[in-house]
Amino acid sequence: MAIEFTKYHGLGNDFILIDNRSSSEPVITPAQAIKLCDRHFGIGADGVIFALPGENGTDYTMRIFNSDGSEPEMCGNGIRCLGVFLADLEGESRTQDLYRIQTLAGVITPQLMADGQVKVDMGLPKLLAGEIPTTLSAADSKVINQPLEVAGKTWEVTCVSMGNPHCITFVEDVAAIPLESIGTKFEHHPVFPQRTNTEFIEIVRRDYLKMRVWERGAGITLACGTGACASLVAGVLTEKCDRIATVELPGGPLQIEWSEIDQRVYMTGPAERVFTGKL
Ligand SMILES: N[C@H](CCC[C@H](N)C(=O)O)C(=O)O
Repeated sequence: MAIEFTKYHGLGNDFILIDNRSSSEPVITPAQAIKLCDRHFGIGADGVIFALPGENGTDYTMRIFNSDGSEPEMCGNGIRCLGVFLADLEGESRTQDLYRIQTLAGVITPQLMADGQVKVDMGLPKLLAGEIPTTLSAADSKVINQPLEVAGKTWEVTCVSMGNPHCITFVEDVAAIPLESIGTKFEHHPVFPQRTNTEFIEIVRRDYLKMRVWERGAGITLACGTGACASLVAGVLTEKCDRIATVELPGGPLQIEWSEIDQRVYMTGPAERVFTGKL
């Protein structure tokens, strides 16, 4: 059976999107996703995202396979791409700009803005060690500026979950971090039973952060939406940044806010369609 796909990216974090509205199970297996994400023998992507029928009153359900075949709970750049993909699929029959999407991290709502960007309510960050999950601190305590030994160095890390786990560390110069060699050591560190995404943050100003990321199940990517949200939250927890800031990623900027009113995190950024193909 020929399967159509459309390639999208959010600041260079790129995905194969599949219209999976006809069944409740992904039409591509994790093993097939690994092959399709390969940048030489396949289409090339950081992951595969499925638009499935909604559940519990949501419009649609999103599932995602990382390029290593693992299934994360959420994906920030990916859900912006899904929002644009759904609008493209619905075409003339589209009646809404805001979609309620069921994910493994709860209901997440991307909203298509008039300027073409997508604003997403990313929900409440989870701050307790048991929720990240990590064994770095007691399960019912926060993980703020904790020492972590990686690659022969002691790093100060702050952990935040956006449904998926993030380990954030603040550095003087993100460009100097040897991401290729140490990223995987953070990802597979024994204190992270579900592995972790790792963000290295340089505070340029209290409302401007520079970020590089090693993603769980994907390695170095040009952007990470959940990571940018987690990093802003970590910056506030460590009193290094404001609650509204621009996070500059190698692929471009995201606007992030950790609302003082409802404690939810809001992310605004682009999502671009690249091409459609057939498997
Ligand atoms: N690799 C991530 C999922 C994708 C997250 C990232 N692409 C984003 O934009 O949030 C994980 O396993 O948690």
